[in-house]
Amino acid sequence: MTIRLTESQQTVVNHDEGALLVVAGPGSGKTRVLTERVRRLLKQEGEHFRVLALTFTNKAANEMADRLAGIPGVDERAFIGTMHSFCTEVLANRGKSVGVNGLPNIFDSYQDRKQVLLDAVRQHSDLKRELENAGDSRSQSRKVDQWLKRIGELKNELVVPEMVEDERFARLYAEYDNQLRASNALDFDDLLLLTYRLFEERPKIAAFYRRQYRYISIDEAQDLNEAQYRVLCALCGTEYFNIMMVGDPKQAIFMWNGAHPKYLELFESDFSAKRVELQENFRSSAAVVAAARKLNDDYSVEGVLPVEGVVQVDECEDEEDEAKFILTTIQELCEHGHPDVEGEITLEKCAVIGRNKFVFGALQSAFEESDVKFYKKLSGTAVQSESDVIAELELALRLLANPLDRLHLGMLAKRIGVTHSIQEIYGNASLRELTGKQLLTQLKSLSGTSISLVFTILESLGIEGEAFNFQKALSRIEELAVSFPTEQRALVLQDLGEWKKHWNAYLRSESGGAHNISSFLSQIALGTTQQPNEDGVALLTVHASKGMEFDVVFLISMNEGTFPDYRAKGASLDEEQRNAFVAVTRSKRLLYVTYPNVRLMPWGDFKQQDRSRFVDKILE
Ligand SMILES: Nc1ncnc2c1ncn2[C@@H]1O[C@H](COP(=O)(O)OP(=O)(O)OP(=O)(O)O)[C@@H](O)[C@H]1O
Repeated sequence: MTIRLTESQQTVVNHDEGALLVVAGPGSGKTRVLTERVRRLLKQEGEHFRVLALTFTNKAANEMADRLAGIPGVDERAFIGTMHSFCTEVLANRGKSVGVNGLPNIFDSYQDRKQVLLDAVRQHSDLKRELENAGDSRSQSRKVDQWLKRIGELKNELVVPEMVEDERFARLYAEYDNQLRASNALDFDDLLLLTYRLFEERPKIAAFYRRQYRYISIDEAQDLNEAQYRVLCALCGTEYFNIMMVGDPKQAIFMWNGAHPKYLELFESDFSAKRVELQENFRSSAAVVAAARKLNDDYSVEGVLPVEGVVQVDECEDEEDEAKFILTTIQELCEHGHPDVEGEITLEKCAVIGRNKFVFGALQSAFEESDVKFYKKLSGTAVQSESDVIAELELALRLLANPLDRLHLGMLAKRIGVTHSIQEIYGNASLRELTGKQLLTQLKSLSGTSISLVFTILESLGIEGEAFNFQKALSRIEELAVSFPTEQRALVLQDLGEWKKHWNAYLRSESGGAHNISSFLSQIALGTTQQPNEDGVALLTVHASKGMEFDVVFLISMNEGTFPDYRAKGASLDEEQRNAFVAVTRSKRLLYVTYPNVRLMPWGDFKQQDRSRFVDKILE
């Protein structure tokens, strides 16, 4: 479908050299004009110029790449991806001076990082004592969570251990990094921190990338944090101004995580950027825009679609009643359509949005009972293997890719009953030369008579160096699974299905390149192998719904304590309201807001609930 751009949208698309800031509300076409500008530049600037387009999510990157497909050589001439993917590429190619040799091994799971921190604590008797003094195991676990959070915050503020005043914490932070490096690994925050250091300490490398990328653009820039902004500044140096940011401060929902919309303003002054505002909303019906305005007085819209749409609030007895309402409404809409929604209403046009991932239980059961297809995007990116066989295979793959990975070596050893210490497992091997295959052979020899299935699977692969055929391993597991007890078999097949999807997505995204374990695992960690489009109704947390749009949106569990979250106070309450604003503005035509009067708590009691203050606002 060709779209006629408005004059201000066209100004953005036609913008040539110099910094540009586009600040505009939801559905105003920010992502659209950004994509169109990239298209124009790639077409107009001929063969030579490359464009760096940074998106907030991989899904957004996939959508942009889809829209630009067809431009000759687009894959080589544009890097479209998240900031973390870009940093990974920079570090893989040029990261030697900051200690990164080749593709970084990323510890993306929270539990892994927590274990790394625990290992760090164990290295120092005073830290160990402090942790023990925190109280019972729950309190200790909470303490480690706090420490990990603080380390993440410091990294995001580009603060390295040497800059931390509190000596004890500086030691903990440094030891955490040491432990990560001992496993030859980085965490997500390191990707930014090290890229920043690289550009600052080796200006020639930053200059190289400036020459590579004649134009840079950043989507969802209201959610940049200090580290991300500084990476961009370090990349641009003092003379590069061909950078464009689009964002909406009204949709800033990651301030809890160190992001801040102030970087939009900072960018405007640091880069003397031209500012363009877009005033229309091309996405949402009049009713949805009116509801959004109730949640933000500053949201003014000059042009709204000539479609009335629906905003309906429904009080439900309990979560089961709420689930039933959503199910029957979706079924009716799919059967009869709606005058305000163009064409047939399919499940894919519907989304259910909740403040947190715990509100979907009753709905999931209702969908499953009625065979209504759905998919979930509730949090992080990594795959979560439920079955032992696949979990062990995943650990083994990590070791094949990175034999120095002490953390996952310890985990695999424990799972397969090897009681030797890590040092004993490594034995006298020269760590510099040790291959993953040698390490696994050593592990197998230590596992005695109880040889784990994972070795059978790996042997069937005959993994040697880069000759990596993951499909073969998956087929082998499928064969073996036939003899598993029913429940175990179900879990294994479910996991296999997930891994197959990731593998196929990896093959598609790296169609030209050599396939190896390291790059497969790093693509999984970066989330690039996530499915761009799935079938059925989307179940999303507000944060996962960012940038998306659906004809029909259900905003559920709108109770005090859930939305807004019970912990939110002061500035966090404002952020909760922006969350509600983002959720509402995902709807193109119909919005159903529901809340149960009673909720079943995890400990089995029913608890009376109050309606969310945001529902009151919408009804004002
Ligand atoms: N000039 C236009 N005419 C018709 N439709 C448009 C126009 N510009 C954008 N759109 C459509 O409006 C919808 C919203 O656009 P887009 O997703 O780019 O908005 P956005 O500003 O990035 O939104 P958000 O901030 O909520 O993510 C899309 O479906 C897009 O195709």
